[in-house]
Amino acid sequence: MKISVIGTGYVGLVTGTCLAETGNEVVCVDIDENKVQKMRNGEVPIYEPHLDVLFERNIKAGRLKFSTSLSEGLEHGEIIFLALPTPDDGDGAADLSFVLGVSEQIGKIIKDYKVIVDKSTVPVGTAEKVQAVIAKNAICDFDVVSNPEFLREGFAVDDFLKPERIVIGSSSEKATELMKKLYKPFVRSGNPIIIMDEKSAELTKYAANSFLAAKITFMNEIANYCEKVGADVDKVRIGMGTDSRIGKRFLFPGIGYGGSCFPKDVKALYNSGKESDYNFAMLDAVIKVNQKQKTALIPKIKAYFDNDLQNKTFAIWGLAFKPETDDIREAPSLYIIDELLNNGAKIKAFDPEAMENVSNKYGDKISFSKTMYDAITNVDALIICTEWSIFRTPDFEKIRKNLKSQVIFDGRNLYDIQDMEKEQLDYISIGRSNAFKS
Ligand SMILES: NC(=O)c1ccc[n+]([C@@H]2O[C@H](COP(=O)([O-])OP(=O)(O)OC[C@H]3O[C@@H](n4cnc5c(N)ncnc54)[C@H](O)[C@@H]3O)[C@@H](O)[C@H]2O)c1
Ligand SMILES: O=c1ccn([C@@H]2O[C@H](COP(=O)(O)OP(=O)(O)O[C@H]3O[C@H](CO)[C@@H](O)[C@H](O)[C@H]3O)[C@@H](O)[C@H]2O)c(=O)[nH]1
Repeated sequence: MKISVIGTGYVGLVTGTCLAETGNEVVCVDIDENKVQKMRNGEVPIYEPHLDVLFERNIKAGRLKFSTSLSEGLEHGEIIFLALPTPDDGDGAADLSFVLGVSEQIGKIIKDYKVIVDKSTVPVGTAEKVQAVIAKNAICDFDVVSNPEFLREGFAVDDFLKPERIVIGSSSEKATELMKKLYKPFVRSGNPIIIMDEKSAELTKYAANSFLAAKITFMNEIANYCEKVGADVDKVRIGMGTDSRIGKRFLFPGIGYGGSCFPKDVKALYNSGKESDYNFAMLDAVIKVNQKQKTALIPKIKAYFDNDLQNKTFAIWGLAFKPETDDIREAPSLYIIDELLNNGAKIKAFDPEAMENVSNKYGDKISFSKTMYDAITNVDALIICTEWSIFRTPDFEKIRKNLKSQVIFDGRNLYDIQDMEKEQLDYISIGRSNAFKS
């Protein structure tokens, strides 16, 4: 089939590449000329494991092409995916200007039947809006379908190729049949393609993300309470998670959820509720608790250093909002960096993939190290913000020799308390009675 993808970010590029992998002819359109030039030169503009192999293979096979021209994309594809940004508009609502702006253009350009598929995360009722905006100018038939994306960064290729489910919101039989045909190769294991109306599909995405964000937030509150009463959240987590009704996943406490999705999506659903005169009281609490959780390590750091961080230097391991990505959108590390800088501290940071993005934001306000061990030379203490695998079994002797104060502040609970006692390091993490004083 001939497919076009408008917007070639984390979702658009993975969608385009994976659809080319199953034999479709794909044109990816992006407004960013630099990015398109890079991709034409064979360069993947983001870090996403396993994407490079598929990307290269499908470009070579001539099935994956890139363009800056929306007209070219619209002429090529029978199915047109919109994978455009829907960021926070500043007041917590989803900014639909990218989606509706491109839809307006689509109405003016298309000359024959197209299925316009909204893959961006959008509030209930957006498909109707897209339909109306295109219809204002369209001279041909078209259908609008809602097809929310559930991939996770870091696992995006795998999630796209082997989805647990595909949700399609459509009231057109013709469009539904085309979508089912397109996705058939991805559900051979028997996972379902779930067909529903557009509004329910749009809400499914927000409901799933908000539920997961709430699950994490609940555990963060349990962790904070554990610290008050001397319980160990990791033991509580395992005790709870073995109940199959609760499940083991997404129960890891830490310094809050970040990324390009949960923070903005929970806010957008809360905001949509308000517009319909519904108060999502629970989501309001999730947003507030998470905001505070991002800097949960700061009071612990201040307490350890008797409230004086002036001219102290901290190593930070991990900057990305989670491992296996270079994405720093709403990363807890950024909130911690801001707090440390505001308190007069200095920072030496290391991340396997996200240093360039952080450097673009902070310039020379913080320094970056080539390796995790370079980052700990001549610093007062170590802070861990992201659970990259390479941080899981470090050389503790090196850490002990380098840190001026023998302390690790761990926002991701990577190490066992007893091991840290053996290593004679003070270890301050989340939700564990752990302030072992060496
Ligand atoms: N990142 C994820 O893991 C993820 C997962 C599921 C759903 N989503 C949703 O998918 C949507 C896209 O997210 P993303 O993370 O891929 O965004 P992104 O910011 O990585 O990419 C968006 C791309 O769209 C391009 N763009 C902007 N305006 C354009 C225009 N007028 N024409 C063509 N291209 C244009 C940008 O240059 C950018 O390359 C959002 O609604 C997001 O909530 C994201
Ligand atoms: O037990 C956990 C699990 C996750 N997190 C944090 O939660 C955030 C989000 O993690 P994750 O869901 O793995 O990453 P995303 O790539 O943001 O994926 C989410 O957001 C996407 C965009 O909407 C959806 O498509 C995915 O299904 C959804 O998992 C990160 O900051 C994690 O550190 C925790 O703190 N504890």
